Amino acid sequence: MLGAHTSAADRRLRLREELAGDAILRFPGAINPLNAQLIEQIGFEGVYISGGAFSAAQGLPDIGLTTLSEVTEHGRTIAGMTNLPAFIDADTGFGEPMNVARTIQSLEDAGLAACHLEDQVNPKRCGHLDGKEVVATSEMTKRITAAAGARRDPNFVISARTDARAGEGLDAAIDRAKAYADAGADLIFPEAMRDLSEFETFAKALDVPILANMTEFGKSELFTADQLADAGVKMVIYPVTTLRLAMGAIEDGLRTIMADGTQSGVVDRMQTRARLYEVLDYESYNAFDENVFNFTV
Ligand SMILES: C[C@](O)(C(=O)O)[C@H](CC(=O)O)C(=O)O
Ligand SMILES: [Mg+2]
Repeated sequence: MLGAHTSAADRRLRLREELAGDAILRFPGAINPLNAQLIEQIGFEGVYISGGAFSAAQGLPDIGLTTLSEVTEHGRTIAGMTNLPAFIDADTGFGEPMNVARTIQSLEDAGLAACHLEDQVNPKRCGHLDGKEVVATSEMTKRITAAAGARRDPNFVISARTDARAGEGLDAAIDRAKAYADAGADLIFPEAMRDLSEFETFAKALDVPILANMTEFGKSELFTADQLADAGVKMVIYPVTTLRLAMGAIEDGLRTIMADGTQSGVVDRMQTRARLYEVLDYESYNAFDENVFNFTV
């Protein structure tokens, strides 16, 4: 109850240990703290906090319009309500290398365990769209060096994302990733790989672990966690999956009310009140005050 019972430092240590282990780590996107609690209860290794899902939830496209303060506060509310490590999307780092340093400290203070920084220019766009542009390798290594030097907790994981596959090809993307790892990145996020063999080639070429982005309606096929693990991938994110599931269901429900004049036709697809209270661990709040949970649902 009342959120995480582990410290942020413990969650970061746990992520470091798991990254060094054998199993692939599965991080579904959490759109809010309740969602993170469900991800934890179902048994995943961590939660991902998507920039695309966060901007969409604000009614905005994913083009770098959200600010460091907004993203930090969003990350804080989620990271504070789960015992899992929370991995946040820091886009291009919110400015120049010095801003990137401040970004890392801000995210660390908010209890996050990891973040990724990408090598796109501003304004950035979703990594699975055409027409992306990247900054020079030297510009991105400055972002990574600044990030790595700014953290106070050495266990905070810095992931470098390269969006270069689309415009420069696989080999160039691998060269960039190597330079980013040399600059201090702990994990590499090769964006928009075309097939499994590209993940495999990437993983083999690098000494640091790699991450796979299994976003829907993008450039990558949706591989299973086992397929990715066999290709040498260490972590998989399902960044916008929960938002898309929820929005699909919300739209159907709203159209049902509009058509039928009632939501009764979709009630059996809803999370029940009892299930919600179970996820929230409502009952345990009774330990503090027995009048809090003295009813049945
Ligand atoms: C991972 C990602 O950066 C995100 O913001 O979740 C997006 C996901 C998406 O738009 O599908 C991305 O650029 O891949
Ligand atoms: Mg993003």
